[in-house]
Amino acid sequence: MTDTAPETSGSYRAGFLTFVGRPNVGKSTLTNALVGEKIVITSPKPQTTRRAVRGIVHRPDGQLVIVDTPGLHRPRTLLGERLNDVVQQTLSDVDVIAFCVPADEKVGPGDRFIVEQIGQFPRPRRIALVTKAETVGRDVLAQRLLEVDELAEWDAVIPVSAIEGIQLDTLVRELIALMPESDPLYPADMITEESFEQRAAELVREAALADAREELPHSIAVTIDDVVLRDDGSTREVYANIVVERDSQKGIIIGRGGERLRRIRETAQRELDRISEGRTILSLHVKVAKEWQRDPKQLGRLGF
Ligand SMILES: Nc1nc2c(ncn2[C@@H]2O[C@H](COP(=O)(O)OP(=O)(O)OP(=O)(O)O)[C@@H](O)[C@H]2O)c(=O)[nH]1
Repeated sequence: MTDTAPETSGSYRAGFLTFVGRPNVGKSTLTNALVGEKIVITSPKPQTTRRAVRGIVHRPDGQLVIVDTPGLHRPRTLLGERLNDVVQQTLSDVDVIAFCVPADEKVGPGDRFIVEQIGQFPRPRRIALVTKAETVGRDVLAQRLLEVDELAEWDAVIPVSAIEGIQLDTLVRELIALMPESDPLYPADMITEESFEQRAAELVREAALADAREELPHSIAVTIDDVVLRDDGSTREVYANIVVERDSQKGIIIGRGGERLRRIRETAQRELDRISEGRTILSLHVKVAKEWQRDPKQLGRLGF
């Protein structure tokens, strides 16, 4: 043996994983809880997630790269089709698929549809998670675990709560154990591949969604025109657009006397301050891009 022999990585494991499940089962919340910072926006309104965002979880013995997918559903618009393409691509690439079912809802046809879909990708290992575990009693949880167990062959079935932080360490341990032996895939201080601009746009979209009425969520996109660093070297001015599909929606977003827009701005500003090192000053502008979800050119411009 010589002094220059490379240190063996021992049992260090690293790989990619994705959470799948019906809309609103808590996939994004779980991603953020595991990464320890808001990487993916969440919302009580279904189908909030639009892009494959990576969050990276670091442990001494391994690394998990989480790819957040938009969810499997039958496409009704061009946006829907593009989102499904992202999902298909993701599912064939990852090392582990973690299928999620919420503890507070019975397993149903929507879950079976997704299990069938992931069955078409034989390469990844598969585990099942019962999310929002803290919302039900022991009996219901046990029942749910049984229902999930019967759906397919899983490497593990684990109840978790992202909000209460229940079983998250167990989950990370199980996931790392399923990953291939590998050197780290990302530097130790990196928790996402998203740029500041991308994260800023998502935080504005989250704030707008939180305040939107039922008919609006799918019509909202956010773009960033510019981020300007002031001479003080620490204050950033962020110029963002909230893009909607119709003039009437523009009115809704702005609200009476600009009140709703002001609220959106304040909420997004608070979140931006949390992810920035210095101060940020957010300017919001509302724009109409007619029927952007069906228009290939507009979709391209909005980054889909
Ligand atoms: N009580 C409870 N609620 C949770 C938990 N995890 C997520 N939620 C809530 O469930 C809702 C949906 O969470 P998301 O993380 O956005 O769900 P998602 O599966 O990513 O949703 P899509 O983006 O629509 O696919 C939000 O209101 C969360 O606060 C949990 O552990 N406990």
